Amino acid sequence: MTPIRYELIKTCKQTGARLGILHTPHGSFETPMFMPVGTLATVKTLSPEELKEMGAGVILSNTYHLWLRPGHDIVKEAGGLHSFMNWDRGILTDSGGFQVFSLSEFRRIEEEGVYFRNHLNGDQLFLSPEKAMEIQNALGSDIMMAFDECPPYPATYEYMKRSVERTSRWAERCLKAHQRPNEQGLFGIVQGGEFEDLRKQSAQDLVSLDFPGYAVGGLSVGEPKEVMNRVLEFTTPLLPANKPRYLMGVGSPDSLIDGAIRGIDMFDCVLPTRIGRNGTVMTSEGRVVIKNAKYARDFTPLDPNCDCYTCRNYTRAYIRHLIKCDETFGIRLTSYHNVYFLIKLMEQVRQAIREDRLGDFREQFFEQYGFNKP
Ligand SMILES: CNc1nc2c(CC[C@H]3O[C@@H](OC)[C@@H]4OC(C)(C)O[C@@H]43)c3nc(N)[nH]c(=O)c3cc2[nH]1
Repeated sequence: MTPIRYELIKTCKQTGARLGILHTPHGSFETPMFMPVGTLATVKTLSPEELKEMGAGVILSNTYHLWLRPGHDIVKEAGGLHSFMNWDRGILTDSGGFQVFSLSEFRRIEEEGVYFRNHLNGDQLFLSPEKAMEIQNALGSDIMMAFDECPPYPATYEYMKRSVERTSRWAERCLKAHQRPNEQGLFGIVQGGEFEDLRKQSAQDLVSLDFPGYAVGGLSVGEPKEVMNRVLEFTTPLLPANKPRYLMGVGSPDSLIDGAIRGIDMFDCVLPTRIGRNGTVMTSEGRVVIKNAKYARDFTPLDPNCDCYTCRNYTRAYIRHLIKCDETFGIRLTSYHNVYFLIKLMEQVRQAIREDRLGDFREQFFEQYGFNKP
């Protein structure tokens, strides 16, 4: 019995977006959902209580980072990641594939796995499907990701074809190395870049292995949004309707809406806490860069249409002052608002799906936020 089950509630008549429930060993959560990123076992500056009060259901953490620091053996001794970080809802861990390709300059990809340098001290490291599974089993995440190669963008057809075939072989090795399939779900990651036939090959390879869920990888790596949307249009239909679909590393408000419209159920991205740390916030009327002098005497909330803790209690002038003075409380307030904003955006998306009007919602949101016309 797989511990991860997707329940399709309804499909939006206007767009084809899906309203669903993701059932995990640590609770059930509505989709489409945004998953805050907690790479080093914390969603930067926010407490588990704050994440719960916002409505976060599943958060992300990462094999590569936790393997290096503090070491997956220490997390295992703590009883796993849930007890180590005091989070009793869902946890998804990425397999480390992406970080190996994004963090370390030197790396050599072989059939058995990837040789690379520890980005902290330069030591030689080796990560393989089996090692990635050993680490994720130790972390005890509810959802583990298969060890894959996220190819650079752009990549040649030949390179992409070889990479897809190796990623499919690695996925099979991950399944074989899975120690607790009844307690932890394992998602396959579809690759293939912008090549429709390679996406089809990757999807078919993975679907034949019958994973409890699937991720669309290899996107949000610098390609234009039109390319991402086109790839989704011909990739999500290849995935089983009764399994969850996770678009990795996405993203900005417009990409979340456009991904949901194309059948995606789960999203993650570091954006809300990353831009929050330099004082940039997402609001219903577009981005606000709070350090701008025009906010020095602006005693209104970050977002007039937001009811979050930050917007109910503090003004732009005060938050600008804190950010300018490098006061830690400042980035807590901006990070809180940004994560809240994306979680609430997905609530609005789910409501629009319930009422078969996600297309109308997209128009109104894009207009108000200032995204260029579709
Ligand atoms: C930003 N764009 C983007 N991110 C991607 C990821 C990584 C997703 C993980 O990396 C971090 O986002 C940078 C997040 O914080 C942690 C916790 C590290 O996990 C998240 C991917 N991961 C794998 N395994 N395979 C992929 O094809 C892939 C594609 C991506 N595109």
